[in-house]
Amino acid sequence: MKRRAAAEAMTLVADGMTLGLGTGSTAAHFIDLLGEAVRNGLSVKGVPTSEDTSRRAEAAGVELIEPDETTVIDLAVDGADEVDARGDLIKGGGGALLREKIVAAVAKRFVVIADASKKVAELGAFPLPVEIDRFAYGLTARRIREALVAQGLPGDIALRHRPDGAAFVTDGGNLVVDCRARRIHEPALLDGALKSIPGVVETGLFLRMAERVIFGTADGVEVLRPPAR
Ligand SMILES: O=C[C@H](O)[C@H](O)[C@H](O)COP(=O)(O)O
Repeated sequence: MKRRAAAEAMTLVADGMTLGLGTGSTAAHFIDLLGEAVRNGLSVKGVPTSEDTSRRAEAAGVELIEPDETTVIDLAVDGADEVDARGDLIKGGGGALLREKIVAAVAKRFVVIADASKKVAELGAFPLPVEIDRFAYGLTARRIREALVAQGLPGDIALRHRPDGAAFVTDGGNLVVDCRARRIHEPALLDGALKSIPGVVETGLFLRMAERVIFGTADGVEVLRPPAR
């Protein structure tokens, strides 16, 4: 299903484009397919959203550039952890949310690829990642908890750890707090409240950003075009 979604996104790619390359297992399919196309003569440049993606794209033979080497990203393609009916997303399960959001926000078109299991009626069952600065992270985490509770959400948060028990550190050197909000009724309100806390670098709420979401299903693809708001 992930591969099908990635293959459909490939139909949006044209020669000469600069592409934002997302992170995660679904984006990896897109990078692999892009590599195949490059080997068959397609000429594109990629802006990777993580070190993992950079390594994968390099191995696939995709030419990479630094974000500051371009002023235009024609199309960014990335996965998601949850997608609601409006095309709003939770991202950051792999910890790449900050770079992903920077690239998606700059791109002329931001297209999300996902398997159908990522569809939800309301965001929040997937713990919301919030990237925070390391300085005084305990104090920042306390304020994140307070912000959740103030919105009637459970203040159930956890600092993300790696499997070996060490704190998870993003490519940018920050920490990640995962918020088990369960049901986020007002994503924009929550996003604003979290971002107003000094120490919060970015949230995994990608709101009104996706131009379309391509879901890979058991027998094809479904495309969600977010309604105008
Ligand atoms: O930080 C990671 C990214 O936001 C991923 O795009 C997201 O977690 C979805 O990953 P996957 O395609 O592996 O489910």
